Amino acid sequence: MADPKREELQVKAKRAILVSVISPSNHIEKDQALDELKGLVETAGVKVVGTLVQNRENPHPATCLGKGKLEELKQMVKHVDAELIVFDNNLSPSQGRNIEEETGTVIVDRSELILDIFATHAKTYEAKLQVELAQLLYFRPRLKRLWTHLERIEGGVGAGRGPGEKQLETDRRLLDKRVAELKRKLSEVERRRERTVSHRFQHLTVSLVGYTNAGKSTLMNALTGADVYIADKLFATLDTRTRRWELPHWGEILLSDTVGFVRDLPHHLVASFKSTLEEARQADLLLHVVDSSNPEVEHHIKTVNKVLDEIGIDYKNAILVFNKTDKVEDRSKLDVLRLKYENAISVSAVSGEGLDRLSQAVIDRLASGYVIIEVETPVGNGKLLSQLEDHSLILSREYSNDDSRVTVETRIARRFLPLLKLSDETELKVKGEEQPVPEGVVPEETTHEV
Ligand SMILES: Nc1nc2c(ncn2[C@@H]2O[C@H](COP(=O)(O)OP(=O)(O)OP(=O)(O)O)[C@@H](O)[C@H]2O)c(=O)[nH]1
Ligand SMILES: [Mg+2]
Repeated sequence: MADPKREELQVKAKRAILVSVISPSNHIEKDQALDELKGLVETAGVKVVGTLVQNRENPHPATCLGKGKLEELKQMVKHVDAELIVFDNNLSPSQGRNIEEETGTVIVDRSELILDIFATHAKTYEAKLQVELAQLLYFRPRLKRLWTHLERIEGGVGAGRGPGEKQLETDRRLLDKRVAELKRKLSEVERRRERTVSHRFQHLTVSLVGYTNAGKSTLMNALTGADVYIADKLFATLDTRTRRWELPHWGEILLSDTVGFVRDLPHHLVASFKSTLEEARQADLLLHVVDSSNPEVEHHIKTVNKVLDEIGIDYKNAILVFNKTDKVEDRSKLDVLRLKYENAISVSAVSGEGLDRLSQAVIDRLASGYVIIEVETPVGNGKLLSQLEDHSLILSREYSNDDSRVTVETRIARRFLPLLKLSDETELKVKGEEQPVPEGVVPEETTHEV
């Protein structure tokens, strides 16, 4: 079988025209309509040689663009010698086929482009499996169009005849077999990961989520000193990375970085990336990172919330982090945002500004789930004592007269209580709830240390 994705996705270094059909009710400015798509295609290595935007209440059912604009596009293709047309819209299989026939040029829609970027950037075994699965599911109903591509590429062999139903049937069967195989492999990986995630459950975890290019990985590095891949490209990170984060005067928790979100994420990709976001689902707290210098910032916040909601992650308790404050040109815009999202924390992962406030906000939030306990146990109860060492903040330790028993007073996350290895000879008393530290009450050195 011809490998559809390989042929389809060779968009690199191609001369492309970008096209978008926007609805006036979407309130997208005409000159900003293609900004994000430009970012996406540049990430994919495409050269932009022309752009075309049409205002239309609804995309044309057969060709997305209206008749007149389609004609304009055909002229433009000839004029700028384009090899590729990239649509910001998602096209149905028949729309793609029709436009391709009309213009005689390869068409890539938004989903295909994102899939292409994901495919190039996927590093881990799991990310690769997920992307391949998403691609196959996306291309299955589009096989006919792919064959048309191939014929053109191969110099018109059999041109006009089409692939024939028999060929398509064979392709579909092969494709379905591969899909089943990928699904099986993925569920193996998932089972393995569930085990590692649950190994970690004794640590408090915080997860970074947010729109692609918001600065999640940069923030991760700034907070943990970890060496995570950063790039001024969309989708630099395609799988979850977890690092230790030492919260000042508090202790060690885990911080995990995740794949970025984007509007109209291909449907299949949302489904297959669900598992990559498992860490976010299990996290005690989410930090929703936002590029506050981006004019589309509010759209980005909404998109991320929507996707989180779709995959069943509660976004309402996330701490909103306005990143890149150093890059904001119009400070009054930032002020308006801050008024609107009054609990958001403003930071710059690059200059370090605000990181202390962010740590403090995280501590406050996590601390609201803490209790002070007193545990009295034989000194030989090593398992329990090392649990307390590792996962709580010990306030005092007192030994009995004969040194056979110890009483430990400690501050611990409430959710760890059921996990403690208490024996019959152990006594546990809950002494009080730990209250969040009100802002401004924190001593100077705490607020200024990162
Ligand atoms: N000026 C400025 N640039 C920043 C800041 N934080 C991140 N950046 C830049 O923004 C770009 C994207 O940063 P990343 O950390 O890769 O973004 P990300 O959210 O992890 O992106 P994906 O992994 O693609 O989802 C890089 O060029 C960073 O250097 C900041 O606070 N200020
Ligand atoms: Mg990243």
